[in-house]
Amino acid sequence: MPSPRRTIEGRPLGSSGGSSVPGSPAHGGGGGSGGGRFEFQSLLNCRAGADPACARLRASDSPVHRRGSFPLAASGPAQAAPAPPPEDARMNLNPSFLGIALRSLLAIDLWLSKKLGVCAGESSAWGSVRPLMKLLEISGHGIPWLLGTLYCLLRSDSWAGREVLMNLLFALLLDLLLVAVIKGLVRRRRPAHNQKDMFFTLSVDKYSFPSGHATRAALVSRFILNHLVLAIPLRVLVVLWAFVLGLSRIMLGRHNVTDVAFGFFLGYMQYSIVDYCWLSPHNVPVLFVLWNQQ
Ligand SMILES: CC(C)=CCC/C(C)=C/CC/C(C)=C/COP(=O)(O)O
Repeated sequence: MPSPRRTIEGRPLGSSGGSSVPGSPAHGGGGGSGGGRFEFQSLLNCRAGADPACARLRASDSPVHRRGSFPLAASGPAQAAPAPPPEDARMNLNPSFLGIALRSLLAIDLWLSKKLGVCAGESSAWGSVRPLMKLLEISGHGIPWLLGTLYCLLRSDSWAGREVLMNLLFALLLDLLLVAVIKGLVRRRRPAHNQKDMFFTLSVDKYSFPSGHATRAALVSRFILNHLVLAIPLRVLVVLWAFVLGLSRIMLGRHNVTDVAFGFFLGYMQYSIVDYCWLSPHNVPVLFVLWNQQ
């Protein structure tokens, strides 16, 4: 009779079930429905050294394994019942509330992202609107924004305009840097249903967290709303563009929902950094003096 402490979702920890496969939610591969249950079962069925995928899961994903040993998973049915673990080890067998909450969020994220990925391929439910989504993708790409800002900066004939454009350039470069660093650190794979047909990417862009398009959309739209005098309908359009661009990343299957949500948050915060470090002839005169000498 297994102890209730040693069961998750009513299953004894040593019982058999599905195995962990690449592309499953346990591997961040966009598996979809029932992700949380799948991950737990994968954890339970991992035996020491049996499967490298399981080993990775144990090392990185399981709060249980991260903190200590998992004696039940290694013991076979032929062995005698193990001695009760010491008190602190017994506590380690219980996944923390935070661990369960994060896993549940991850499972919902993967499930929802797959459901919303309706333009992920030509044969998808909304495959016919894929060209429109790709047009949106270009509208938030780093290259047109960088080149466009540089061009306007060189053509600008007012100091006020140059100051704003110089700061927009700084904001875009800061965004590229921060997104590249976080993508490189987190290394979350893009959803399995994503088609690898993106226009001009950097090496870190094989990772999906956070969405660079979402950070740029939030950053640029906040920048525009704060530094351009626009009529209300245009202001609404700017916010709509940012929102639809973020949504299109999920519909195209490029990102999970959390990649875009965090991207919006990061882009919003990046604007605060840019605003705080605002470049002007007062705090970085050298930039503007150099310009004056040209
Ligand atoms: C100056 C310089 C290094 C320019 C690089 C611009 C560039 C290639 C940006 C990448 C933009 C991009 C494809 C981001 C990925 O966006 P996600 O929304 O898919 O994360």
